[in-house]
Amino acid sequence: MKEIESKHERQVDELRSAKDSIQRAHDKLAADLQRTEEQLAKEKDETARLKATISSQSAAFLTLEGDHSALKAKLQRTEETLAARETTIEQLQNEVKDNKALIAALEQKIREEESMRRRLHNTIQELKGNIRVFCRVRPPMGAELAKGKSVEESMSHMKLPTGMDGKEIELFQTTESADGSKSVVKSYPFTFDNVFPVHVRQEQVFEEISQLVQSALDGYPVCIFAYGQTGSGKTYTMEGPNNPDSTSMGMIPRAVQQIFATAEQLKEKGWVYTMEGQFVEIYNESIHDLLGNGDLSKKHDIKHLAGNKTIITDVKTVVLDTPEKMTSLLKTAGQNRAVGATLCNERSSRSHSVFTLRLSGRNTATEEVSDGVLNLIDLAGSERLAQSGATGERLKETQAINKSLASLGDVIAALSSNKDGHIPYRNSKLTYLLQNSLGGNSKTLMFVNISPSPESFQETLCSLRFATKVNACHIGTARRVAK
Ligand SMILES: Nc1ncnc2c1ncn2[C@@H]1O[C@H](COP(=O)(O)OP(=O)(O)OP(=O)(O)O)[C@@H](O)[C@H]1O
Repeated sequence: MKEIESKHERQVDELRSAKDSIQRAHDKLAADLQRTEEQLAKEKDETARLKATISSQSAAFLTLEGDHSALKAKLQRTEETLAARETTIEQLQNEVKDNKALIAALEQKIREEESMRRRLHNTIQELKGNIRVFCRVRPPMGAELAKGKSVEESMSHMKLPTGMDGKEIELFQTTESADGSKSVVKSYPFTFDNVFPVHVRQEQVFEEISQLVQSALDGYPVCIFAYGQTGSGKTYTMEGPNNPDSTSMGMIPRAVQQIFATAEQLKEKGWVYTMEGQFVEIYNESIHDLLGNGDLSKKHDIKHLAGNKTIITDVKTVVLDTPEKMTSLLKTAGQNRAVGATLCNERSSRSHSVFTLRLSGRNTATEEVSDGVLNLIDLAGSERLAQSGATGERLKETQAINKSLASLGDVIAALSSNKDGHIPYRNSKLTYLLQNSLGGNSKTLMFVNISPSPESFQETLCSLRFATKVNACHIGTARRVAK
């Protein structure tokens, strides 16, 4: 029994041990199963995520494929456009080549026509005469306008043209009878190249002289004088009133403006210009630099160099490369003259002012060179000695003025009558200074400025007589300084 019991117990133990090992195997399998299930769940998630990625990427792929086709089409169009443009460029290059040839031919033609224009312009100027005289009457002002009378009534002692193209002026000498009525005793008719009545504007006067300014650019020496008694409008004509504006500015600033504008146009024709300005006054036969530092004691000499060039020693020369420089040059000259005026009463009336503009042109295409000079001269008041009642310093001034004005008349007369003989340039500083700008090689214009006042009758008569003498002169053919 005991043996059976022990056998049974062994069997129970064996069974228990078998059960435990089965239990352990079961537990292990259960744990493995759980891990496998977890792994499976993860794999499922990963599969789902990968599926989503694949679906979104295939959508992106489709879009990219669409874009690619669009770009391909665009590239093809661009290539076509490029090809078309290359054809156009080739055509344009051919056209440019043709146009360059055309431009070169036209430029050549322009140069030839410019030379022709210069020749024709000069012929016209010669036909008009190398000395011309324009008479200008200034409007009556202030007390000159008799009370209640019109401009015409205040100037009944003279007959003037009504329009721009008149050439005649007539002065009437009258006597007044006891009852106050006036009767004409004598009339004095004069004829000039142009007579400007009082209402003529600066711009209209300039139109008449602009051709001469052109001649200076073309290489000729040109002199434009303003002659007349004090207060007759010489400075107004040449420079304008004090602080002039674009309407009232005178011949000097207008000439410079025209020169700048024309020089600009001439660039197209191959011409490059440089301009230099000088401004001096001749007072009591001494030269003063109006662009200098106001030192009136400085001595200046006139020198004539080879090639018809005249220089004045130690005077300031301003390169005029902008119109503004011209404005400041006139301002400096005005200030220097004002300094002189305080030292010597009414200095500007008692001195000649000479503005000289040198115009050097070079044609880069033809290598032609032209050297023109434009002198604009505001002469001293031409009052007669007897009338002026001057004594002392004033008498000396008046004598100097009269001498130099008479010398100017003599030089012009000698140039006209005595072509190969002696010309008395040395008789005055003014004529000596202008030696190379007066004469066979030059063009001269004289403004005779007239006061409208009946009180100035005698002075007006003298001025018109002097101008008539000048107008009767014919100076030989001008030669352009061109190399
Ligand atoms: N055409 C004109 N229109 C309007 N005003 C003028 C004209 N001409 C001259 N005047 C005026 O007359 C006055 C005298 O002129 P201006 O000073 O030019 O004379 P002038 O002959 O130069 O005298 P001076 O010999 O003293 O220098 C000035 O006030 C000027 O502004």
